[in-house]
Amino acid sequence: MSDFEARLQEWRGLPAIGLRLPGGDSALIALQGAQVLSWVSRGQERLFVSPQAAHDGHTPIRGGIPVCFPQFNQRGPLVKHGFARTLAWSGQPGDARPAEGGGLQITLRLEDSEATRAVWPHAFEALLTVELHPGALTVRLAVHNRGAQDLPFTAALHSYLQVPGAEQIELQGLDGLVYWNAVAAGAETHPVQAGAVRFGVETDRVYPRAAQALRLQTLSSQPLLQIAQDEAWSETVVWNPGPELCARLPDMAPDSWQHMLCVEAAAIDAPVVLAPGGRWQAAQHLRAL
Ligand SMILES: O=P(O)(O)OC[C@H]1O[C@H](O)[C@H](O)[C@@H](O)[C@@H]1O
Repeated sequence: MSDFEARLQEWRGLPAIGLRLPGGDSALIALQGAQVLSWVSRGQERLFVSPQAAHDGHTPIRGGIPVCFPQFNQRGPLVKHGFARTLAWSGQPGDARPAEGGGLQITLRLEDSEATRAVWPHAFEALLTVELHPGALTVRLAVHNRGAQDLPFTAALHSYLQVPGAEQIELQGLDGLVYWNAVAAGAETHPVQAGAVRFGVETDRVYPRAAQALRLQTLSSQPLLQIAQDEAWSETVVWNPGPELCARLPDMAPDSWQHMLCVEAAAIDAPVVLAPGGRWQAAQHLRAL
């Protein structure tokens, strides 16, 4: 009998699928939004979920890995970050399959419905594949245009990484890149990143994808995570609300900003446009260090 396990679980009353490897690594994926809500590797939770996250089955869940699709943020007419994170995706534990290298993977699916066509007139299939490996997690979004017109979209895997203190960490690998500073408030809107990114105040930035993987570590150089993204994710968004914005977010605790950092694999500056029948896919790869 195998010790690989995929089973139906609950997360704060919502249906979710739990994956577990023989070595103990595990992941939990809510059907709402196909949102990964937990990734435990080497006995440690690697993702952040707010203690005040909504769990009513339709409000966005603050934490884990929200799938922003078919619109990132407010860059279009749809609800912020698109409808995918608020809808129920389909999938069941029996869909789990072995993945190369001793892993376990599962794919959840979202298709167009009357509700999606009412706000977005496209026939599509979106697939979210979660691959759990010893020490690593890969999350892949695939989109298929099943309609007769071009399908344009923007998207992101909005990963909330758990950190031991936002002011005690740094993100390496973005040095030298020109980024868009969304909270410039009088400062330069397109500065060049100098060295590692550090946190403590509201940080909301869009970087072009770095050629190499990013590395999250403590200021005393204790390694935490390696974060990589496929080329089709053309940007990386780095977000931490800092103390002031965090205090205004109803689904965060006042100190939540200390415990999380979003490093998001994104395709947002130029929309992806799929011709009829076209397919697109891209993954984010997280590795515990
Ligand atoms: O509060 P949400 O709708 O989940 O968005 C949370 C954040 O997502 C991204 O990181 C954006 O760059 C931020 O501007 C936004 O505040």
